[in-house]
Amino acid sequence: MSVALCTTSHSPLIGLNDPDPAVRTEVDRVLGSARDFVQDFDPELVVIFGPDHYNGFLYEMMPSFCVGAAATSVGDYGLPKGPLHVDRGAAYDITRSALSAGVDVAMSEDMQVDHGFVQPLLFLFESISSVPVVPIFINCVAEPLGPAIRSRRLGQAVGRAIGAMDRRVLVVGSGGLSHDPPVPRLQEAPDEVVERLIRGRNPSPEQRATREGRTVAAAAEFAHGSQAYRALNPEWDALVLDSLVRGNFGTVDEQPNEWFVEEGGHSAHEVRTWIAAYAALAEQGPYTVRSSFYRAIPEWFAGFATTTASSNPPPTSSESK
Ligand SMILES: O=C(O)/C=C/c1cccc(O)c1O
Ligand SMILES: [Fe+2]
Repeated sequence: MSVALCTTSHSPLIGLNDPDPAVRTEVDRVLGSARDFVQDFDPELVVIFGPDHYNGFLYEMMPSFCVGAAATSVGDYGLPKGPLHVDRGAAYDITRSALSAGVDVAMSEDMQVDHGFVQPLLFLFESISSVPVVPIFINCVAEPLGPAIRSRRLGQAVGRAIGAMDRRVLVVGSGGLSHDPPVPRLQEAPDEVVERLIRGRNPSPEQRATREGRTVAAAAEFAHGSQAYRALNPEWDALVLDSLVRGNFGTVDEQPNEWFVEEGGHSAHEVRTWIAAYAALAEQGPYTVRSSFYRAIPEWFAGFATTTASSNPPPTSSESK
């Protein structure tokens, strides 16, 4: 068993509302280094914790967590559509491990995923089907949400399952950090949006284009200083990054849900995917963060961060004496 980690923000605005070319080049370089790190590690399985944005998980049936035993990308924001290469046996092993640890995960034999899963796969691999994966959905938008510490418990249970596998496993966390793009909220939405949040699976191409066009326009306004959206919060992002890379989970995941929203905006709950990924790595023992990047990028509506880490090698016999 050997475990490595990559956590990264995602943003469907990448390529659709880019910042200054120097910033884009910098992020491309960081993601290129993360890809090199992953290539060196050569994972045999990728366990990816990701959110959804009312594409695959709607209020018709909203679990807190769901393990995919088969999964398909919906192809939002022009991203590739089609099946992921899911390792079904590993998905069942992980589900059993989580359930016996008392973490009530749902499971799906037909999971639909959006940019929250697809983008990190494309950052790190040739295509969405290049590597065997187990996608694990964490609800980060559809209120009411459970406490953030449940994501740590999920990550620990997943960590135990992958620790028992005789394979090189990469864990990925996708989302965050501070950001508040215009993802609708059921309690505040007009009737037609409520209907979409409950039963709006598989929109027509026109419906999808309208919705995505609105987000691109909103990101352009935000980047030009519109006060209609909550500001990014680099100080909070630094605190979250520092806590997770040091393994001080409680500083973040023992906070009330309101704290995430007040400090980082509604979509800051996406750091739950990072909590789960770091908890899965921490379950293997001490780890070392290999790289950490952060930049607030309003054009992408994101406090954008990427980290890589891996378990420390076991001490040699002379070191352990
Ligand atoms: O359009 C959506 O549903 C979400 C867009 C978005 C924008 C910026 C950062 C993110 O994490 C997003 O999911
Ligand atoms: Fe997101």
